Amino acid sequence: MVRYAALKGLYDLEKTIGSGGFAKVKLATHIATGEKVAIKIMDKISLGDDLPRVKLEVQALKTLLHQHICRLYQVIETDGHYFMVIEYCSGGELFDHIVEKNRLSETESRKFFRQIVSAVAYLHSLGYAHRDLKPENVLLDREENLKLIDFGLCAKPKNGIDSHLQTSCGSPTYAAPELILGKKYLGSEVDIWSMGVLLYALLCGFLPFDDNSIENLYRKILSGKYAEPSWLSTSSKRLIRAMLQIDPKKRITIQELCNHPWITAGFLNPVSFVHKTNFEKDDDVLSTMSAICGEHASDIWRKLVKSDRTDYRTATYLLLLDRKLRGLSLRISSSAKSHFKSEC
Ligand SMILES: Cn1cc(Br)cc1C(=O)Nc1[nH]nc2c1CN(C(=O)N[C@H](CN1CCCC1)c1ccccc1)C21CC1
Repeated sequence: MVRYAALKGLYDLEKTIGSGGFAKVKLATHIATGEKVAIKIMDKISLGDDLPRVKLEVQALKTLLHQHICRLYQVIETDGHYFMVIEYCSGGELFDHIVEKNRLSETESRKFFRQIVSAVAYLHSLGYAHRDLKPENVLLDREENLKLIDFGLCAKPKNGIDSHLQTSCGSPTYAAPELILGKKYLGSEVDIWSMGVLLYALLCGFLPFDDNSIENLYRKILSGKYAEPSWLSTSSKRLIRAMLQIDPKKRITIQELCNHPWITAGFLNPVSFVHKTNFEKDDDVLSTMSAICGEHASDIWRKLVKSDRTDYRTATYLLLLDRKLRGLSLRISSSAKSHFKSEC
């Protein structure tokens, strides 16, 4: 097991749960609380000119607080590496869940899709676009709730979500026609298209546009033609058509999506989200921490709010908050004392 000095005493690294181009993700234990976390380890040298993407992802994840977006707890930077300590989802990828079940029922698809729509509506309301929505970037937690990950490509255009983007990015299979044509596009509109592909994958168990050759794939996407299997209900066919509109101006908007009949069927209300960008003050968690840190809860809270929210103290607060929200006891090991001392 490779030892990283920067994690010593803070996190115990366990197995690797994912490895991509310039990063790998390892399961770890947050020592102070015993909670499982996922640590995304990026080697600065192999990152090369992709370094700005890390800053962009960190900035986005620090801002985004939503129950269906994977939470960032702590960021540790050393000369050679970035460590992003992120919420651990023990249910694996949505992609594997669909493959395992062949395809999902309309009811199960609707439960999952409402969670994705809520996360994306929240994202767009804060001026962000994900731009790489696909089943591999949607994870399941232990309660089978969805969590959005991989914000390395997300964009927050300086003059708001309604200003055009140009960089082509994301995976072509889920990419909107305007994006693969290299046209100027709106992040919000390409996210709607990708969610249409995602919904199709949930309901059908395969992709609307797929081909081994890239130019055939592009041709299929640009044609906007895809199979509508017999098991699709009229309402789901209507919704998918509204999302997979070639002309972005004809595509359903995120607001219309939240209220669409297919989305609200069987539910009392449209999809909504809480516009949260600051975590709430919790006195039980603060008093648990002050017992160890020997500081007043009010001082700990003041430092938490004032800090850049990516230190061990923040990680401990958020992980204790998660434990409380799950109805578990608030425990913290005295070994944390020394690490708080350094930050106190
Ligand atoms: C697959 N799996 C199975 C189990 Br059980 C748990 C998991 C799992 O990945 N859990 C998990 N929890 N939290 C995370 C993960 C994975 N993970 C990820 O961020 N995983 C992504 C996966 N991307 C999908 C397409 C390209 C890469 C990743 C990014 C860079 C390098 C490796 C992996 C986080 C940190 C946010």
